[in-house]
Amino acid sequence: MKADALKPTDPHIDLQSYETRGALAEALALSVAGILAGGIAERGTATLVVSGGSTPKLFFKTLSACDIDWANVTIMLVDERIVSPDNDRANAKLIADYLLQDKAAAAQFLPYVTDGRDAAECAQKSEKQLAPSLKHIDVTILGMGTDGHTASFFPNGDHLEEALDMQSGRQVISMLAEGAGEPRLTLTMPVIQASRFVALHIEGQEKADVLKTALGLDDDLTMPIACVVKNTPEPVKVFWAP
Ligand SMILES: O=C1O[C@H](COP(=O)(O)O)[C@@H](O)[C@H](O)[C@H]1O
Repeated sequence: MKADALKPTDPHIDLQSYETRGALAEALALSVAGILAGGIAERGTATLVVSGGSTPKLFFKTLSACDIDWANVTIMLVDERIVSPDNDRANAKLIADYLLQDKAAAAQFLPYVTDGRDAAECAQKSEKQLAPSLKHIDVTILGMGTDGHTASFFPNGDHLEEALDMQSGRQVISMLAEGAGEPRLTLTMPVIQASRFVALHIEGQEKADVLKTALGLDDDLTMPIACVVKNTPEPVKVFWAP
């Protein structure tokens, strides 16, 4: 299946397809920088929420070179592993190494709290720390794993239903799941849905196929990316390259 076959199958996505990962990184960085600059012009500050994993590295490097007023940008993560911030598997380390560089070194990064007694306490403390900045999110960039997870909405996760519940009143929740490795912390669905701009960044034919499969399933909890994409008010812009 070609990634373009995603387009006619689902009204919930707006496919932005690029020939190379470099071209995708340039286009995504340009869009994000433009929205952040617009937010700063409107309100004096802007908020960017990004995903971890390996996919965003080139996008982060490209975005970090964009000439916007980074001193007025707050950056947060969609999700995090409960490990120390300097652990190689910490998404916070990825942000430090790839995004808080170059011009973007002036941005403020708000991490999750990962040193609580247990996952529940980390979630509560993180919610308290992040809440004021979650009130207005200009941009959220989601990623997706080949199991169909996005954020830390993992198939069979212990708090999956609560994380997806639009009425839960929660902004940050902990997640334990077989496929997740370490316990995780994640923003919840209502927070993601409240973002002014939500995009999904995926690369490679395998992920295009996973997304198509997820959107075709009857039960959205099997591959939680489907739940997020189908419940976002506007079609989600899917940035894809082979
Ligand atoms: O575990 C995670 O994985 C996904 C996708 O990661 P990738 O390495 O396949 O790009 C990511 O979106 C999520 O934030 C991260 O915690």
